[in-house]
Amino acid sequence: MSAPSLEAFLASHGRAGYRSDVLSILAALASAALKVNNSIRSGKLGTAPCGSPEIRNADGDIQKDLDIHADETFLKSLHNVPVLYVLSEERSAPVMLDPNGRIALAIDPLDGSSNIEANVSIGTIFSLLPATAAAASAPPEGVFLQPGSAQLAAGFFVYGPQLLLVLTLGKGTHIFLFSPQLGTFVQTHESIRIAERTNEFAINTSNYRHWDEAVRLYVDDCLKGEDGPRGRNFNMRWIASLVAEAYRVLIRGGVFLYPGDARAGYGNGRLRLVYEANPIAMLVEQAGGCATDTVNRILDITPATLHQRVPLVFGSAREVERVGRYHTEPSAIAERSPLFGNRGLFRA
Ligand SMILES: O=P(O)(O)OC[C@H]1O[C@](O)(COP(=O)(O)O)[C@@H](O)[C@@H]1O
Ligand SMILES: [Mg+2]
Ligand SMILES: [Mg+2]
Repeated sequence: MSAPSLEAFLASHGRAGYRSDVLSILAALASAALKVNNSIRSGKLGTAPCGSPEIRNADGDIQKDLDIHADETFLKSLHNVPVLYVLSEERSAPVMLDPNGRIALAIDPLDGSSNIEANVSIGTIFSLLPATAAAASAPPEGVFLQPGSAQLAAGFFVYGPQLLLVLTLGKGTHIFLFSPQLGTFVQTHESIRIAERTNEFAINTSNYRHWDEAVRLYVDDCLKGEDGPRGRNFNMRWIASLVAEAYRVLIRGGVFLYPGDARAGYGNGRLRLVYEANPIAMLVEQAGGCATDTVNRILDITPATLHQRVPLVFGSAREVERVGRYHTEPSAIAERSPLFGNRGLFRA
């Protein structure tokens, strides 16, 4: 039997009562992603900051042409689908689309902006939340300030060597590849599982001096390899593109960390809860992994503001739990010294 197309998959999956709405929204997102992918491939956009370097988004990041183009392309694609509000990284306030819509969409239209000119994989991350009928007359913030556990669906597109969609509707995490021959996305992986044990970690080590002690000790122990308390060697990756890192973790395991640090404005790291951490956390959990803010489950956090940042650790379940123990068992860490380098608590 040939692999199902995205449309066929959507027609038979998803939460009852929302299925046809989700199907039409995802079809619209897929067609917008194809347009953004074509713009990237044509090479005309994105190598320069948009206009002047002074143009920044709600979170203070410089907006590039491709950030704006992706934002506008996704927004335009949603005009005939049942989306009540859209919250975009590139806009400070949500935009109302269909007052009768029952779904709210949070989106990072272009993730990994710093990689555009380097021709490294970038992507689009999205989260679908249920919106009650009353939400249309209430302030738009409310619908986005639900914990990530309320998400109906979450996913991301990767604009890389392949155009991919990674998607969950709440039962497993599935991967679809765009087929130029068929003109649609075709399923390549069903209910992918993240490897439980990992020898690979991803963190921007240029921030080492800004991290708290728990994060430093965790990374130190990985770096000590087979001579250290972990008793085995670790590999390291940092692409600076969340979609590319998440895809790698889903495919071959590993752990990703963007913790809070001491730099001004980075107390909660760099990644945004509503349209980055929540969708990635749902995808990771649906693939058998874990996602935390170093200690607490991401999907349990109730956002306080639309663009709030959150420390993010996700990946192989045992490794994410281990990162948590470095934070919650400081007495064990305090007892450490070179003499205790191979103590049992952290070994494995
Ligand atoms: O440049 P840093 O500090 O390593 O941060 C990289 C992180 O920032 C991001 O680019 C933030 O996303 P945006 O590009 O959407 O702002 C992530 O994709 C990536 O994980
Ligand atoms: Mg992003
Ligand atoms: Mg972005």
